[in-house]
Amino acid sequence: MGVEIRVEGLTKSFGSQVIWQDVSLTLPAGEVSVLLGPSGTGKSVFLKSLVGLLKPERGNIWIGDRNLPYLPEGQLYETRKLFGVLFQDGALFGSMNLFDNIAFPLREHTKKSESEIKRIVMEKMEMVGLLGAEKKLPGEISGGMKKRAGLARALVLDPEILLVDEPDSGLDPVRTAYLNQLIIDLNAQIDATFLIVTHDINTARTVPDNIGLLFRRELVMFGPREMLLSSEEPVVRQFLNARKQGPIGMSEEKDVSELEAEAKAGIDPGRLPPIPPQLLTSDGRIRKAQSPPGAWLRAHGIQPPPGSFIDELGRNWLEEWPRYVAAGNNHVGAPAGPSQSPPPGPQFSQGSKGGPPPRRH
Ligand SMILES: Nc1ncnc2c1ncn2[C@@H]1O[C@H](COP(=O)(O)OP(=O)(O)OP(=O)(O)O)[C@@H](O)[C@H]1O
Repeated sequence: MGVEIRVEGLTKSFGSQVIWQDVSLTLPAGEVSVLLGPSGTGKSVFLKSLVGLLKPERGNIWIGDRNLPYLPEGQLYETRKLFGVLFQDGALFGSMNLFDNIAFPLREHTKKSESEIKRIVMEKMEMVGLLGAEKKLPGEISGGMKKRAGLARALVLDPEILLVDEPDSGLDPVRTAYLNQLIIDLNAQIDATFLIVTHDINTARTVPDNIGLLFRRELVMFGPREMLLSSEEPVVRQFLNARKQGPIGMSEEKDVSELEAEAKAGIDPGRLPPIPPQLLTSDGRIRKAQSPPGAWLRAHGIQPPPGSFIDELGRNWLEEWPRYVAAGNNHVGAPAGPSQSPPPGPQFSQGSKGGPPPRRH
């Protein structure tokens, strides 16, 4: 069941260029988190820092009792084995066929026999729907297949943490939707802690348990998906609404005069669209890590910002969810029977407009 990653006060610069500073967040064990942000805000740098490929100037990255930036080389090498990483282009070796590409980490980092390697590689290729493509070279397959091959390779060492850098890059919306579904299915299957870096809003709105947003060298907000999707914070609303109006400009951020002009003209980023249901696994399995909206905040004693969790119909998911569960409806879409009648107030049903995502209690 994955591991929790606790990031505290992390700061990264290249020379005099501060990429981000004082970033603190906790990636809950076994859950899927998405890190969003305009281009160039340092999402990939964050991902590389998490896995120890880049060294932050300040701060901690706790994985259990190991603080990654301060580990001696040998322990860092061992700790990295907890991670699987899918890089943007799949990072496949062009001269190796898919089987050898996927087998590479096993041959490099383990002493497993070739027959054992074959069993594992075929199992992972089946998980990502690539059986039959073992002999193909990366240059002979589509972008979507490259991503899936990269994913299979990221899985061969059975990672506790899976980092995915821009799964949507170079893919059309249909292929992106398939890949998102595959990521959800894998999360339900292997229970690892997932972090996806992307600027695809649709991915952020439908896939994760948690969302974070990087902007102006800071982590503006990190928390349960519903909290960000109902946030009143201008930069969050602008980004998730894909609007021109708001603090984010052509070159990442607008200057004060532009913002003042917008404020004078009464331009507002507008209300966010309804919160869509979260993706279920394709065979209807429950995502094991899922908890009620807000449970993680409560467990960590964090007060959500005012307005969070209230959808566009005025329903507050934090207040209604416990009553809904108490009435016996422990999963969305199953309200039934007089003793299990849904509570007064908001009615949640899977797929209903603005309803909460399907979650397990
Ligand atoms: N190794 C490096 N040396 C110096 N600068 C770097 C290095 N890696 C990244 N940067 C700089 O860090 C900044 C953030 O880059 P990064 O690729 O993390 O952004 P991003 O948010 O992932 O962008 P995008 O969404 O466009 O992929 C950029 O200005 C980039 O030029």
